Amino acid sequence: MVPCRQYKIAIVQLQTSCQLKDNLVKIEKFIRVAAQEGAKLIAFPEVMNIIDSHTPSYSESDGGETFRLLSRLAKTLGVYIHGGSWSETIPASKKHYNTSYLFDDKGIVVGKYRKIHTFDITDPSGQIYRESDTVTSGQEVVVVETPLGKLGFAICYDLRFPELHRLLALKGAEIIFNPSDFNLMTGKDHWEVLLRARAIENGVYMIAADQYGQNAKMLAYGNSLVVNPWGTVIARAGDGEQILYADIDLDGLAEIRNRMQTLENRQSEVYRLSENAQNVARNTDGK
Ligand SMILES: NC(=O)CC(=O)C(=O)O
Repeated sequence: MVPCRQYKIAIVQLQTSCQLKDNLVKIEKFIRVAAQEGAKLIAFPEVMNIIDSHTPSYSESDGGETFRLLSRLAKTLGVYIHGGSWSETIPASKKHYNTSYLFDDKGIVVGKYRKIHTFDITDPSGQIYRESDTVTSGQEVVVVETPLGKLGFAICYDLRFPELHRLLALKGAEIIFNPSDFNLMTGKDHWEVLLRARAIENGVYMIAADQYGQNAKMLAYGNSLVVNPWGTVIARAGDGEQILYADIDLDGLAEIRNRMQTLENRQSEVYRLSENAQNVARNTDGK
């Protein structure tokens, strides 16, 4: 794909069930429609392929069924696809990660991110969530350079950690994905505020595809959003499953950054934010 500074993005809001096959059929339909409408990049929510209430009944390693479907469609339709997340299994260690994949327009994985902050909270109704019982935390901060801009990765609860987003911006991210299965109990008060804050603080687009409605885990908030680097919501989903479209303008982003200078005006003599040295080494090795 030739580099694009302005392009159309599609964000798919899903109500994923615990039936893998049904979900994959639906995902394929949404991708075909979005590509037909001219989207160059199509983004999905967290746990896009199956939602189970606790231990994943389906988890795949690289090259599994969901992976193959997205790779094939990205190549056939010539689009980038951000596979919001699914349960990734490491057969040797029996570990599970909550992992996002980015497929380029040739169907190759050009980005992979494992959710760092597991959702371990008690919500306002008293419901306890302990994602760390079944999911291992990722260890890498991931930004990839593509013809569609520099893309940074986060997943759902990661949104509450400004440090991660600042690191993504310092590593060059212009667009940050935050695929989610965001709880209605927290989302109604926090979702939009957090997304807009992360966008404003860092001068980035926030691309937030969310799950909608009752699923095996929780009542998901929906309200998938695209927020521009000024902090304005430029697209918002209504109720139910749907595709949202938004226009990305990387020249507009550069203009806002030139005026606001928040990344340059940090006082690194007074405070500093750094990645764990081991992880920096791993990233630069490209592993
Ligand atoms: N479900 C999540 O991981 C996050 C969430 O719902 C919240 O932070 O609130």
